[in-house]
Amino acid sequence: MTFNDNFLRACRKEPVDHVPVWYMRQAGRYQPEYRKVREKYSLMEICELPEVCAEVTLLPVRQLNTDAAILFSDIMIPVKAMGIDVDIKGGYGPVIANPIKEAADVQRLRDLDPEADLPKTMDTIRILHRELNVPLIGFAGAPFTLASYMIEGGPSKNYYKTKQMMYAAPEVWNALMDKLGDMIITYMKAQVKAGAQAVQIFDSWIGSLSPSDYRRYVFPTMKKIFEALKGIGAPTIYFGINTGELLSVWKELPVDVIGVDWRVPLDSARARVGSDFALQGNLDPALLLAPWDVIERNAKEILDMGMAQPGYIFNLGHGVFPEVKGETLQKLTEFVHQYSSSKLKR
Ligand SMILES: Cc1c2[nH]c(c1CCC(=O)O)Cc1[nH]c(c(CCC(=O)O)c1C)Cc1[nH]c(c(CCC(=O)O)c1C)Cc1[nH]c(c(C)c1CCC(=O)O)C2
Repeated sequence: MTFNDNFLRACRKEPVDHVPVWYMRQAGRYQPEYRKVREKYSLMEICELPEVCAEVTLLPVRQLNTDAAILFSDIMIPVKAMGIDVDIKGGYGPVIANPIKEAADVQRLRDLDPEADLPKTMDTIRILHRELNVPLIGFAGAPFTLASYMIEGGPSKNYYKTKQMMYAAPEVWNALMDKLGDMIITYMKAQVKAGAQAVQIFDSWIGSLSPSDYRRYVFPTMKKIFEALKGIGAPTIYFGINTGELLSVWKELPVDVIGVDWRVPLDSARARVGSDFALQGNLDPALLLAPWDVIERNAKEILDMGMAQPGYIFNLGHGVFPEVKGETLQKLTEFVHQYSSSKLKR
């Protein structure tokens, strides 16, 4: 089978045959096959079994005909390897037994050696590189989002403890950002070396910061990360939720693709970041539970805006819910492919 590189071409703002599409959380509980695997293994156990992990990664690509695969893993897996005691509770999120409180906790964090610490993840990537006829997206959590779990001890509404460290102990915060930044650079380079062809940095909870706090406490680390990843030969994607006001700062980052949530129309996002970046997004995941005509109307509107310039990847504004039907995603993928290819031919 020929290799479908539409996703990589869109990341580089090159011409495409159709708008490429993939879905955040395309592998997950909405799939009966995934639930079946989960009856036998926990999420962490799946990540330790390369054959099973590769199969779970491949399943949505085959079922939905997406233009990219995303490695099945979790943002907390490398954090565990750094010495943080993490468990991941489905439907809730990561739970940490030994949250970070002070400088000594940060100093204790180990540097990540991906091949030695996460050999099963690397093996999974090597299997997928052989099996896939679409690009594999590797990923990591971004420093702020990872730090929020490591400091709060689990999911949070207000990030009080995280911000407390930022404001009251900036030297501890900066040391944590440095450690996480270095981990992410090392991990992304290793994933690309093993066969990942693009990398996405998930900063899901970054929208809780004001632009000025983002600039002061997070931006330097993000800049360092994307500068270090510039030459690795794989496009980089930066995604977060509630980032409308942060886009004016993000536009200074040397990243290739900006992931947009559903609150910011793609034409506004373009106006805010300029035309240097490819864009990815941004159907409200809640729409996947709406009647088909409503989904189609919204998808069309998004496609018309996205396709106004080269460099556009269709996705959701956040991950697929467990309540969504696989057939809906299948139909949506087909619609995006057909609508965009007919528009491109004209
Ligand atoms: C914040 C975050 C986490 N993990 C991740 C993020 C960033 C993206 C986002 O904002 O969604 C990233 C992630 N987590 C998972 C993937 C790979 C799967 C894929 O995208 O197809 C990816 C890319 C598996 C997972 N990670 C998790 C599941 C679901 C639960 C399970 O199978 O037990 C999956 C498939 C658990 C998890 N892990 C996390 C949470 C908050 C949860 C609970 C939410 C839920 O249950 O839906 C932390």
